[in-house]
Amino acid sequence: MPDYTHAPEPLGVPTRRAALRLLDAVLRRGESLESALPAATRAIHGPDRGLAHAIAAETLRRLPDLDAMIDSVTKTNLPDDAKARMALRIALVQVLILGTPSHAAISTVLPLVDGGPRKLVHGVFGTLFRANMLLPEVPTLPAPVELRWEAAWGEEMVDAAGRAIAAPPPLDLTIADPAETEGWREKLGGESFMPGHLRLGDHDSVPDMAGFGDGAWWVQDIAASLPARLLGKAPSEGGGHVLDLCAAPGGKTLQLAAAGWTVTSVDNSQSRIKRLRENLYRTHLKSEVVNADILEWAPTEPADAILIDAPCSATGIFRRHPDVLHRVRPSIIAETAALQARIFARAADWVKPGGTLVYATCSLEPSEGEAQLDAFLAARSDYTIVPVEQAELPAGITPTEAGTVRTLPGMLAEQGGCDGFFIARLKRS
Ligand SMILES: C[S@@+](CC[C@H](N)C(=O)[O-])C[C@H]1O[C@@H](n2cnc3c(N)ncnc32)[C@H](O)[C@@H]1O
Repeated sequence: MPDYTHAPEPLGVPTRRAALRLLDAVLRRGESLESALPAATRAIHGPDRGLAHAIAAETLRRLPDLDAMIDSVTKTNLPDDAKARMALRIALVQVLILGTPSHAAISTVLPLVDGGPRKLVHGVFGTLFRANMLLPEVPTLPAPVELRWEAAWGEEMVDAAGRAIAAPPPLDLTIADPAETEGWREKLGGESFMPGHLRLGDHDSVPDMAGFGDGAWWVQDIAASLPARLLGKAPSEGGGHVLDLCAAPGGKTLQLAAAGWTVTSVDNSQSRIKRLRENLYRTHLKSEVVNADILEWAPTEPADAILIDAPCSATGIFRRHPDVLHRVRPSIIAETAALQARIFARAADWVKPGGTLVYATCSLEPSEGEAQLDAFLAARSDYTIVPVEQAELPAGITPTEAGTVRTLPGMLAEQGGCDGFFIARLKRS
């Protein structure tokens, strides 16, 4: 391989700098990839933004294996946050996953270690390239995640999670009118697991797809669509008022409104509320939107039903947001679990007697799901579980013995998997 250590700066370096900034934001500052994106990619445009994001996301999917590869040929391990290690991760992931030619991958990362060990980076990359090193077929999870999930769910789940992180997941759509599912399947292709659901493999950019502009469907993982499905259609007599708590950007609000409920959607994030309003506008669906903190706000009267899609560590959506595997630490899980308990307890007083409460989190941590429910039921004798029936779920996802839903990475694996969710449906006496 030619020596690129003294070559002039090639095109494409700003994109790799942006990828480095994204990785720094996630790994050093604990930011999410999504929130770091605007600042990190300010200097680049169009497809380069997409490439910077892809480089960072793929690096995060494969981080433990990339590091093992680097460590296998260095005499002493490079520090975790050394620029040299970051540059090597970025170069290697491009060659091994994104199909970038090796000369482009190495020449565009060397300027990232300016004033640092360029020769070392070049040497390590060259050694690995000549050895024809490959990444394992099943990616390795970061050790703390592997330990945590193995303790909670066992080895099989860890293996399935590794397989699930190898590539971004397929695209799931929720169809506003479930009766039109077959019609949309004929137009868009794909596979439907239940009325109102469509899963697509290869697809055009979402806004360019038929039906998006008219609001005939929205993007939502099959597991994420289950909490609102468990409330069913609004009762025909007198409609039915549902509070969608923690509602933005509105996937579940749209489902509830489409099912005939009178919806009040509450969320404390202004930017996410803006997206919720855009989604309502596009789909021609209605909800009363409230931008407020649920820990301070209260409804004027109790509701027939409440859906709490509680803020959580979001480890269940690691396939689309691989950053959670690296930045979600036990202290963050404990913090979000404490917030969930407060929201759960407060909202429980807002359900009419005989009304229904659905509690959900997109987390693979029992402390944000099963343990949260146990503590709630121990404190609230006025609530009991309304067991979920198999007929309410797609084949491949079965209710737990307790009558709740726990989706795990191994479920629907042959068809492209699903997000990790915990869902409980309760009735107030
Ligand atoms: C899991 S997300 C909701 C996703 C949404 N239900 C959907 O289907 O599109 C959790 C939401 O909780 C909101 N949130 C967090 N703490 C809150 C609080 N104290 N009061 C109101 N909303 C809160 C966040 O802004 C975030 O939008």
